[in-house]
Amino acid sequence: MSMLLTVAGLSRQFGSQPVLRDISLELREGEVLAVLGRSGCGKTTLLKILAGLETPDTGTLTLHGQDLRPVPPNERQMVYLYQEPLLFPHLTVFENVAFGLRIRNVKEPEINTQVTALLAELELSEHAQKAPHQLSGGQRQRVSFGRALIIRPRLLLLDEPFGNLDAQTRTAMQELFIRVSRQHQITSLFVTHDSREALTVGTRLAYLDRGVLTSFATVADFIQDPRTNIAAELSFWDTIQRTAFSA
Ligand SMILES: Nc1ncnc2c1ncn2[C@@H]1O[C@H](COP(=O)(O)OP(=O)(O)OP(=O)(O)O)[C@@H](O)[C@H]1O
Repeated sequence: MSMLLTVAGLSRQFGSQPVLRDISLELREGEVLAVLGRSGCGKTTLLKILAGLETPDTGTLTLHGQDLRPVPPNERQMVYLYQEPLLFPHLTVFENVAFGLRIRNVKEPEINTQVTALLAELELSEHAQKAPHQLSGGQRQRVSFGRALIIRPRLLLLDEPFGNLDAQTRTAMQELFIRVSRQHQITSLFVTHDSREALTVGTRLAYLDRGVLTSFATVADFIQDPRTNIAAELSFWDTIQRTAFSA
């Protein structure tokens, strides 16, 4: 697998507050880097810098070896997905997904083929003619995912994409995300404050704490880092179980 994204020595300060400190990371094609972090750790600032919506004070960013800094956001071939899906309210589900192909002047039969196939993959076929306001939150997030995938981005940036969904829908969306990412060989940086979600979707794991990024070589290293809180949670359930069965 070739290296897709390389970030080295990235820092960003707002006034006197350092928000990102000397961040380095590497992402190979097809990998999903799950970045776990609490509110205010700098996750959004990191994604905005990658997307070109914010500038770093220091550091280098390359995509396939190309320096990203002079590249404007619309030419970075990245898609940034937020918690709240951004959809055109006046367009149907089909047209929302087709949009990226229409503005690229793709021919009608090709649009039909591609959008129909993707809607089926995202379990949205029966909703194709609905407007966004007629969908549930999980369905809207799938449409937003479809809009991103149809243009075959080089990198997906996900900012708590399933944060607004109930636990069950969230689990279903994580499974769908994994399946579709593998199918399309999508590379992504997925930020979340949920350690279980990070472990579920990530092929690689990192922790962002007050602007400092720690990358873990193995899942075991991630679990053992006390900041992820997983070891504490496992011991909690273990104690509960032992107490329940010894009573
Ligand atoms: N444009 C800005 N000007 C000044 N301070 C900013 C700006 N953007 C972000 N910050 C500060 O930087 C810190 C990190 O912000 P960021 O949005 O990256 O956090 P986050 O990790 O995404 O948090 P959350 O999950 O709560 O959105 C915060 O303390 C925030 O107040």
